[in-house]
Amino acid sequence: MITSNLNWTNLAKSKSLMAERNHDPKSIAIWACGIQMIYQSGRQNFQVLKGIDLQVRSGDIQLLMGPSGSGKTTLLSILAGLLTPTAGRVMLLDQNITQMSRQQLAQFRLRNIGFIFQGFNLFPALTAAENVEVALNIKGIRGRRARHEAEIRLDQVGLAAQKHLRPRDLSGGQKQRVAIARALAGNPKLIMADEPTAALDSTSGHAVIDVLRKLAKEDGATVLMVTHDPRIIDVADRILHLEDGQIQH
Ligand SMILES: Nc1ncnc2c1ncn2[C@@H]1O[C@H](COP(=O)(O)OP(=O)(O)OP(=O)(O)O)[C@@H](O)[C@H]1O
Repeated sequence: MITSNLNWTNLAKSKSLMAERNHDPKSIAIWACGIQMIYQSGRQNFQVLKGIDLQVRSGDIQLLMGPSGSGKTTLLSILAGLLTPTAGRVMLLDQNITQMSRQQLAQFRLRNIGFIFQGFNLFPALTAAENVEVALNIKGIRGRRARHEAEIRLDQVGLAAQKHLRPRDLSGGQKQRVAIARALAGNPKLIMADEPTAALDSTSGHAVIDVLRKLAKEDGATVLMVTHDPRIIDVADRILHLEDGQIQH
């Protein structure tokens, strides 16, 4: 595991690491340069991000860690195209999202990014399978195809037997896994997760971590995750430490 932010020169030198992980050194899924974010509160400006440069390689699990208030969620939201930075540029899958129109960006997110945020946001009246199907419907996958894929996704997160249950009949960990199954719907290349294991017990937390690991290592998805969870460190390829809006070297 590499715990510094990206040092591409050193990485390129490390041929054994490349061979071991079978990475194409040129394949960068997330690239950001000079990201600044200033929030305005009344007449006061508050600079949360102070010029962030980062790269995430395809198929990596990269963590964003740092103290509360250091800007992790703000940075993740910018990298996911949910928030426009005050300055800087973000490229996702070789496309400059900073230049996209609102509509183009919405389409891009829908096609390419799976979001896992805290709080699940499941529809209470729908079963686990239907919650996943709705996400597929929004992506243009309907009917039998959607039902079939929803089953596959729930199976992938170990919830095949719970597919007919509604959120109120699921544990916190199971609900989070339904949220992950929904995020996987349509096979997004990028997974952005904000504290996906927060408030989960040990078993559920490990199950969620295992799903994320398989996604990256077996399906080639790129996972960028804000977390305080030390259990996730074991499966991470890189850890970026943010402090006071800057990357710590
Ligand atoms: N919309 C907003 N308007 C003004 N200030 C904001 C806004 N969103 C976040 N902030 C402030 O920006 C700073 C960074 O917030 P952010 O949520 O990105 O930090 P974080 O590292 O994710 O924190 P935590 O670990 O507690 O979730 C905080 O001081 C927060 O109060």
